[in-house]
Amino acid sequence: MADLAALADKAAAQDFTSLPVIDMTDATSPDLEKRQALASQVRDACLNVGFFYVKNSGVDEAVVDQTFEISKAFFKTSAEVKKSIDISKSDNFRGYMGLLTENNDPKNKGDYHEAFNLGLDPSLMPEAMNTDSGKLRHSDNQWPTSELYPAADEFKATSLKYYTEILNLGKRLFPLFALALNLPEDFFDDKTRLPAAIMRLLFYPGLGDRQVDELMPGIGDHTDFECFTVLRQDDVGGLQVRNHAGDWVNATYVPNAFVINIGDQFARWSNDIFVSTRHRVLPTLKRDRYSIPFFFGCDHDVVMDPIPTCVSEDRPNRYEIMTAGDYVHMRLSDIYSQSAKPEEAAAVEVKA
Ligand SMILES: O=C(O)CCC(=O)C(=O)O
Ligand SMILES: [Fe+2]
Repeated sequence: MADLAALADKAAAQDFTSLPVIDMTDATSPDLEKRQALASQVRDACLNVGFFYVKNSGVDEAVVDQTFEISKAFFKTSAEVKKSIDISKSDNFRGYMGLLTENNDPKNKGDYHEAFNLGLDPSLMPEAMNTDSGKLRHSDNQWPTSELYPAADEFKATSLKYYTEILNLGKRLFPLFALALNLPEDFFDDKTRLPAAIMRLLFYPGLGDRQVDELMPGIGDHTDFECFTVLRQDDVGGLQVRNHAGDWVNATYVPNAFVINIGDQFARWSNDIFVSTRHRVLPTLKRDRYSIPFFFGCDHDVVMDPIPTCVSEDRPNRYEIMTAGDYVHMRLSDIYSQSAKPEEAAAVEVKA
């Protein structure tokens, strides 16, 4: 069995200059040895880099293509449609966020992207609604109406198809994370029953004739909040990952692959055996860029007592114990409380 603490210490002392690519074909193999071999690649990636690509993930590529199409169409639509589902109308972080309203790195003026956020939809799992005792809730999403937006039905149906595909990919990944942490493969099953996953459609407008403003990156330097993120990006590029030395490593476009990265919930829960790595999107995108992050957290009410294989006398627990939902709620509240209101964002001076 891998000595996780020793491997984590070794990982902290070395660095990475590229992101591993992992073929997931064996994730569903009936052969445990094959699944374990795959999990050991996942372990290397999660301890050393915190980021990896997955190929042959089993996700339906037609759904991915359709989702980029509905995303492009949505962000081209009128301000009236976007305003009708503005995030300020939600008490649960759902809906549309305009350009420069979000700011992941407070030293910047704002993040140069637009976003649409959705969570587990009542139509997918009605029994999940109103089950929460903590701060983060399962709730309705905000969808545009067909009166305002003729493509509304397709927008919702396709978004939810993508949500379901990635939820299922997440469920294929959790057993690998479990094996990577020397746990039984089903360790996370009863902790991921009512998926606490948030998905975002992101649009980063290309520079066009604008000048580059370093204080308006696509998305500022940050770590993610949940267990892990499953990101699909188009071929424009601009996503970068920071290594220990502080150098930025390009997370270039790999066709048909997802970028997976560990978030802070998993780093805390694993007592820093898994690393949550900083990343950003550059301010210099020539063309419009679209991406779709999906943040997979465990159930809101799971108490993040440190994972048993990740603590020992020599490596005592490093973090305050909270429920998974309260932790993510704290981080989301923090970021959205720093968000600009649409009129404030509109007043930010953009270099011509
Ligand atoms: O769009 C991307 O490539 C990265 C997005 C991201 O880091 C995030 O939404 O947390
Ligand atoms: Fe991120």
